[in-house]
Amino acid sequence: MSAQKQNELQEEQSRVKWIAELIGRKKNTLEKHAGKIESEALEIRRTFWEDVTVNVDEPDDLAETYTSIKQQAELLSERERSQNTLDKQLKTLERLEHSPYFGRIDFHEEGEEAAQSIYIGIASFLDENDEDFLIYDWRAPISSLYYDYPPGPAQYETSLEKVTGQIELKRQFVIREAEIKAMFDTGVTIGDEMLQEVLGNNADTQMKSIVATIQKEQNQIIRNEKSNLLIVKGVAGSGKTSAAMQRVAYLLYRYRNIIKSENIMLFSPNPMFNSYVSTVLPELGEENMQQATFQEYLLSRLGRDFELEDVFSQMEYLLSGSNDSHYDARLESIRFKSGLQFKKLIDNYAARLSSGGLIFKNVTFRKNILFSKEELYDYFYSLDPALPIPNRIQLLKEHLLKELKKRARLEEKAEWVEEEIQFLDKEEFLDAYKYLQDKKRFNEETFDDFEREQKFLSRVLVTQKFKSVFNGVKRLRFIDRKALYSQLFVGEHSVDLPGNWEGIKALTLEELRKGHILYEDATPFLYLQDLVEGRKSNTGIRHVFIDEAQDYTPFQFAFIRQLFPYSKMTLLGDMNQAVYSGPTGSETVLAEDALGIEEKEVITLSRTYRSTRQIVEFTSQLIEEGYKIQPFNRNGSKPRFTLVGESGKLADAVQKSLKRLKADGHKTIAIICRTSNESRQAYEEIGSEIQARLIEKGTIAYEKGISIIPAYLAKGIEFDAVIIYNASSYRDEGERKLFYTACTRAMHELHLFGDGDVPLLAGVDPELYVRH
Ligand SMILES: Nc1ncnc2c1ncn2[C@@H]1O[C@H](COP(=O)(O)OP(=O)(O)OP(=O)(O)O)[C@@H](O)[C@H]1O
Repeated sequence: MSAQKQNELQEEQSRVKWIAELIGRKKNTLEKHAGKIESEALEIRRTFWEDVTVNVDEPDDLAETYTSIKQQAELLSERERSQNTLDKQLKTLERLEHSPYFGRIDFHEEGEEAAQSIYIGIASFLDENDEDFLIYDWRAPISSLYYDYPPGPAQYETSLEKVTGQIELKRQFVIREAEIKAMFDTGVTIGDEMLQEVLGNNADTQMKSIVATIQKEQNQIIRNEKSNLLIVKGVAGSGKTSAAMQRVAYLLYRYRNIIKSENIMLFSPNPMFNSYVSTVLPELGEENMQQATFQEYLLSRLGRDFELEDVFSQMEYLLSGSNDSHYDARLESIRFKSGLQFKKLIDNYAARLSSGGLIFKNVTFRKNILFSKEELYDYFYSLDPALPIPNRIQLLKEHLLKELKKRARLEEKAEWVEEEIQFLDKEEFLDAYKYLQDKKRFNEETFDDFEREQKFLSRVLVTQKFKSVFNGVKRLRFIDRKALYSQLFVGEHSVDLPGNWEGIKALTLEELRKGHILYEDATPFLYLQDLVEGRKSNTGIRHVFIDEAQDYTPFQFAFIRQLFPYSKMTLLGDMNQAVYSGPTGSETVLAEDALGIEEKEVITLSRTYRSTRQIVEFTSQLIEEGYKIQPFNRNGSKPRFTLVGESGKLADAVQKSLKRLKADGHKTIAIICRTSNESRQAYEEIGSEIQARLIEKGTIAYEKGISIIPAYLAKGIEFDAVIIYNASSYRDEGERKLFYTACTRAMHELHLFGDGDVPLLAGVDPELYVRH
């Protein structure tokens, strides 16, 4: 290191020490303050009832009591809020104390006399007078200079103006425990050295934040504010999920007075992925957004009444069910039901229902019909036909609730009531007594009055028994949803139907009859239900992220869009990993014109960071237009393909390779199989010997060690080393995307095994891998 560099390093190191001291001091002050607030809150809790005047004798006293309790509760919650804010600040300070910043730019703003040094970290930090920024939050407008420009002319935008100037220096740091471990001056946007350092590490069971090394094109995604619909198409390992996570953090900062973490929603591919990404935001000092899989949403709405197939079982069927006599019909059914043509068919059908055809259920009580389905039908269609269907359904509901009350009164005189009263056990009797007393219907003396007692008990009993009927009506269970959806497949339709419509119809009706809803039917089913009953929209969500968007059909996307009417959307995905649509050839929302005229901004990422150059060169040849993928220049060994003579030897060969991978220090190793059945088999064969963990669709946590996992569940996740258990089992072109997804999970090493030919390797240059 030159003397000048040495000096600079020393200067920077003393600044780090100075800042760490300031942070330490600030922490002390805050800790004292936090302690004071905590004891105040404790004291309020302890004396809560002492300070409240409780008097409920007269209505005035009651009002006073209420106000007094409210005041105390407000005092307490105000203290608790301050406590939370302080805790959050303290946690951020702790992180800053350890590593205050990762970047510096010297920016000479036009019109100013000298350049200003801007230090960038995960949060802002001001000097003791709260005047000057000693550290800028990476999300501050000025920090975008760091990500967007090399030294030279540069500009950034604030909400008021565009600021131009020159970047005179750009420096990156690795700081741990307030010690500078590395420092680079860089000529490019974000220097390669730092990335080499980060990417060369072992894979982690939790995703890491990338704020120190965000790339320019990723920054466009993270800071995008204009688009209502942002679509990110990025190759495997290009940082789509990472960009999504930092974008959430950015939005929480940029719109901190408007958007909170509970106003952001992420749809993720599976439960394990949820836990994989769950530490990124807390690491950045933010709370996690809401997270769900689309399956969880479907289940929450259909799971009570139907056996709902999940997307993973659908996938297993597609990969293993080709001997089934319905296989071709199912494929065609999935294809058709994923598209907007089917949505149009449902729209037309719903429009026809406005004048006739709705199907109702009898409203019954103790097996007797209270209101017949015909009565419901007639009432519904007697209402003003100009009213939308959901409004008329509401009117019908209100009518039924009113009538139900009358019926319940009449029922009190029924014979069964008298009988059941006699069989009330002591507890039920007491409950009824208490209920009536609470309602101030009588006092102890009058309860002895037999007739009144009977009358009141009948009322309580009937009310209790009618509760489920009332609830059923409130939840619109008088609509025969299943019959309504089934009817969709009968009769004439004005849209183009697929060739095997009859086969699709037979298959769908048969499953519905059994109370099953296939995955491809779940969204259309709910869509129709919402058209009839009124939309269930979530207005609190302001931003929806859909990761692995290639796995969503245009129909599903249209449905999600209307679920969140006030929400902006960010979709992230890769068509080459469209594993679900692979075998069926069905449309995905990421396809070129899937969204038609919808206004959108598309950003493409073609540089990939996850895997070594050797792995990327190999995997790029597995897909069309793979030559467009740009590897990050990180070296490793070439992928290896081992052909074993017979399938019995696969397990032996894999075990040998595992030993070596472990000896080489790889901490997360995946044995990726084609299906969950094949994973289970592999697990049975070698699982216990190699202490592997079998990952299934319900698995929640990603852990270190060896995982045996079906390819479609490995989506979005990465491992130090990947073993493709039997590459020969991926035979069909439709499985190419699955195979590609599996291979691209590897960061440092990729080993493939096969017990025969691997047709999907046919197009790969033999120079790019080692064959045994
Ligand atoms: N700017 C960056 N700096 C450091 N690491 C990065 C950067 N961008 C991406 N990475 C790393 O590259 C790997 C892949 O990133 P990520 O999982 O976000 O990609 P992806 O596009 O979602 O991948 P896939 O579609 O294959 O699941 C991760 O280890 C991530 O930390």
